[in-house]
This record gives sequence, C-alpha cells and structure tokens, in this order.
Amino acid sequence: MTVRAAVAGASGYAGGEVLRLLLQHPEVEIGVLTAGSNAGQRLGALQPHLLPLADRVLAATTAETLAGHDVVFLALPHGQSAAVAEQLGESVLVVDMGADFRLADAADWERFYGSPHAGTWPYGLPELPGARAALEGSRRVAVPGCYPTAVSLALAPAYAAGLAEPEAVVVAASGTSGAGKAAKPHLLGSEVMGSMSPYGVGGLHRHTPEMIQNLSAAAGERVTVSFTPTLAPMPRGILATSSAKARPGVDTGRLREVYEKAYADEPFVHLLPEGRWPATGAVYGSNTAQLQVAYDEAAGRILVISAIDNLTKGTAGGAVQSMNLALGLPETSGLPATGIAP
Ligand SMILES: NC(=O)C1=CN([C@@H]2O[C@H](COP(=O)(O)OP(=O)(O)OC[C@H]3O[C@@H](n4cnc5c(N)ncnc54)[C@H](OP(=O)(O)O)[C@@H]3O)[C@@H](O)[C@H]2O)C=CC1
Ligand SMILES: CC(=O)N[C@@H](CCC(=O)OP(=O)(O)O)C(=O)O
Repeated sequence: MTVRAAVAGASGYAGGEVLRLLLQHPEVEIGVLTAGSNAGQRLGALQPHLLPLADRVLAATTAETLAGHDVVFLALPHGQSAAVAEQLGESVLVVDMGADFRLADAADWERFYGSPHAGTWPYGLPELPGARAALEGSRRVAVPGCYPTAVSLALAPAYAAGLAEPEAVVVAASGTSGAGKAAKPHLLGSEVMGSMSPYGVGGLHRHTPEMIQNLSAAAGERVTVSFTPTLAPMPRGILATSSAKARPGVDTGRLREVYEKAYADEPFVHLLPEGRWPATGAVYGSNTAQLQVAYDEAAGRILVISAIDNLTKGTAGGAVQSMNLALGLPETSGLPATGIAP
C-alpha cells in the first residue's frame, strides 16, 4: 500500500517534523508541500535537515493544491485548519496538528482561542482510554497539544483507577520550539539562553481546558487542573511534574501496579524502573513518553513525572501514529522509539 501525503505548513516546526518522520515511513510517498508567506520558496532554504526534499517548491495553502492525496497533514496556526479542512473530501484523511478540533466544549474553545468553535474530531492520543478505537478507520484526527500529551499520559491512569482526588497540579517545562518559528520578542536567544521563566500562569494557558477534558473523561468526574508552563533554554522537550492528592488506600505498590498495567502493551509509553527518572534528553527525536511515578507519603500525594519530545510524541509523532491507526497500518510504522543521546 502506498499512501500519498500532503503537508500544509511544511516550512514550520511541526510541518518539518512530520516530514522528517514521513521520509522514514515505508508506506508513504510525500506529495504537495505548502506554506503561507514562504510559498514559492524551496524547502531546502527553510528546512535544511530534510535533504531529500530540498528541491521541493512550496505551494500556496489552498484546498486545490492539497487535493488528490490520501492524507493531508495540517500544521497551520490555530484557527486556520477548519477553513481548509471543510473543503477537503470526506474520504481524505485529514490530520490536524493545530488546536481547532481538540476541544468538545464550544464555550471552552471560545474562551481560550477567541473564535467560533469549528467542531470536535477523534483525539490523536491512542493511549487514552477509548481513543485508539475512535481513531481506527477515522478520516479526521485532532492531534493533541504538546503539554496535554505529557500531562494526560501522566495522570489518566491514576484517575481511571480512582487513585487521585480530582484536583491536579501541574508544572511543566518546554523547549522553545513549542512556540513555533515565527519571531517573538520573549524568544530571542538572549532572553531564553541561561534562563527559565513561567508564562500563562493562573489558569490562563489554552492547554488547561484540554487537560481538564482528558483527565475528567478518565476520572468520570470533573477534574480541575492548576497548570503552570515554563520556558526552558533547550530547543525540544517537555518535562512535566503532575501531582494530585491520593485517595485512601494508595501506596507505592498500588500506584506502580496501576501504571504497569495501563502501559504494559503500549509501544510508545515507557514506565521507567524504580529509581530512574524521565529526562527530555532521553526522548529527543523519539516518539516515546518516559514516565515515573512516586507516592509522597508525608504529603499524601501522587506524583508522576513525564518527558516527551514536544515535536515528536507531542505533535508530529502523535500525528503519524494516528494516521497509521486511521489507515489500518502498523501503529509503529515510521516512528522512532529510541532517542538521540547525548
Ligand atoms: N511546535 C510545537 O511543539 C507544536 C505545534 N503544534 C501545532 O502545529 C501548528 C503549527 O505550529 P508550528 O509548526 O510550531 O508553527 P510555525 O510558526 O513554526 O509554522 C507555521 C506554519 O504555518 C504556515 N502558515 C502561517 N500562516 C499561514 C497562513 N495564513 N496560511 C497558510 N499557511 C500559514 C507557515 O508558513 P510560512 O513559513 O510561509 O509563514 C508555517 O509553515 C500550530 O497549530 C501548533 O499549535 C502542535 C503541537 C506542538
Ligand atoms: C513553549 C511554548 O510556547 N509552547 C506552546 C505550546 C505548543 C503546543 O503544543 O501547542 P499547540 O499545538 O496548542 O500550539 C505554548 O505554550 O503556547
């Protein structure tokens, strides 16, 4: 089977990463690549690491240029995917790496994104309860945000097993590629190098409702999330520390048992052996999420540390994994499970 794939937003970070993975995918042939202001440029000038595609000229992002493919990846800014997606046929698989179709609650969407809600598609985090079945055979996929990927993988098993009170606290650090390629004053090298800083503090970050949605679904009751993102001086990676008050009866043994069972058969979620801790360096460039759990007896809290590469498992890897499921291909095709070190 040969799958012909187009990528809209090929000049950006998410588009570049999905192309890196698709170039290694045994069943995929790369078709049209599009951009916005960089339409007309050669890809090699913008993504010099994608050597086999260096001479490809970027087309304008329109439904016409994206027509005639089996799958279209949309790596466009928030709010731009819906207009393109609605013009693509229903038989085409559309994988949206933006946020447009992630949230089920229209009021949440409007509050955090400030535009009308476009709809809700099957959610591209197969490891969440029920998600894999919804992706199989689907022709529309909403790829999760990078922080919600790290945090949902970390806390969903605890909530699904009834181990935690419905009030989660999350502090997470992200590499700068999470903010995209467009120049922003707080992302200048001299602002970021040698410094860590918080942003979106106090429930303001748009990934908060996405985490609440996923964890509430796992818990079967409304979970609140206090989320503090921080910017770290590294190009890729997210390290999230997620915690919640433990319910009576929880101890280290029970906590480990729940996580071992939840992820025993998952190819891309790795619960580390006791005493070892996740690190962004260990998952760099891979589609793997590393997890470790701890029970803080004195505080009565469950702690889960998770590490992902924001561009791989946090975006493009999740997108390709979901494509594989949607098209009935082996779920792991084209996806590296091993990282690059040091
Ligand atoms: N970076 C990350 O870790 C993650 C990103 N995502 C999502 O992926 C999407 C892309 O993000 P990212 O790659 O980081 O962003 P970038 O800013 O790096 O890339 C944006 C891409 O969209 C194109 N584009 C911008 N405006 C338009 C337009 N009006 N019409 C057509 N194309 C346009 C750009 O083209 P040009 O170069 O020509 O301007 C570029 O190819 C976003 O929705 C983001 O939320 C999701 C999870 C994680
Ligand atoms: C460091 C940084 O700025 N990160 C981005 C998250 C990137 C991402 O995954 O999210 P979306 O797909 O929802 O854009 C942010 O906090 O806005």
